[in-house]
Amino acid sequence: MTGPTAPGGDRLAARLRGVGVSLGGRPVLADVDLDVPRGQRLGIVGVNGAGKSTLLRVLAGVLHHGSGTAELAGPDGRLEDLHDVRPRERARRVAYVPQEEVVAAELLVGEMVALGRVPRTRPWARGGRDEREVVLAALDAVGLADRVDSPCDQLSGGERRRAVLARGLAQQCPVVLLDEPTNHLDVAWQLRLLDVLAGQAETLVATIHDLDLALRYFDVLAVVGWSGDGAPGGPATVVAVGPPADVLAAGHVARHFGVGSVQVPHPHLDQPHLLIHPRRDHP
Ligand SMILES: Nc1ncnc2c1ncn2[C@@H]1O[C@H](COP(=O)(O)OP(=O)(O)OP(=O)(O)O)[C@@H](O)[C@H]1O
Repeated sequence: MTGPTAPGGDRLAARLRGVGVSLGGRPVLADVDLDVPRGQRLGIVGVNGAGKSTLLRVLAGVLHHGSGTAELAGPDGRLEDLHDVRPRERARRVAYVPQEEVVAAELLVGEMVALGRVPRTRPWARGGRDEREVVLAALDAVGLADRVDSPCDQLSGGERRRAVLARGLAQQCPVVLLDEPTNHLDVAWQLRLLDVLAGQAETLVATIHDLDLALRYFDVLAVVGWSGDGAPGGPATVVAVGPPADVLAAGHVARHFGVGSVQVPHPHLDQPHLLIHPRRDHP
């Protein structure tokens, strides 16, 4: 780990090179290089406001970058410019679930999840048996199959989050981009959902704040932040990419997140954990 590009990336689901983004006239991201390895789980970490959601929106094609190139792999594995891919085709390749979303209260849960099928069905051919099966399977994966006929406004915050994630699963795309998928979820669902997502998406890219979960659930982590001492200043970029245990080494966590940390083995399970504590030089 050190460079901005993941190793061994000849089979890529997506690739960013020299990407810069300005929002509201202010440069937010600059010189972003990132490989999204096909078939892997890539976690994006960084402090509030670093630009993680912005990066995900560029990958999803919902935000136009101002400079650089953003490419997406086609069914034959060839990378092509993200914006040369027609939106309907892009929505068959990439499912994107934003961080917060206002769900139309008047929709039933099943109807909302079925919106994920729109890129895959012909106009006037919606609502068939196949669609219902996919919708029910997606809802089952997030533990909400019994709520398929409930109005969306009768779901709790965490249930609504799981339903929106089910819509992303129902899209059945090879690449799934999730902004803070564990937001609003209780601890059991945080663990279960990441397992479900890891099992269903060929390539998963997710932003996440919980560094302990990030350590355990992803194959590769990318840090969005600032180089040097890590202090915010100017546009952010991808400052590190690599195996989670390397990216979350104590020195990197201190620099990029301003906290102390230690990786310890779980006493009963074969997995590491990240313990976070205040930095001693930052009382
Ligand atoms: N529409 C906008 N107009 C202007 N600035 C924006 C806009 N949206 C986001 N920003 C700014 O862009 C920067 C990156 O925002 P972004 O939401 O990508 O960060 P983030 O890393 O996902 O943060 P968080 O962890 O808080 O979700 C922030 O400084 C934010 O204030």
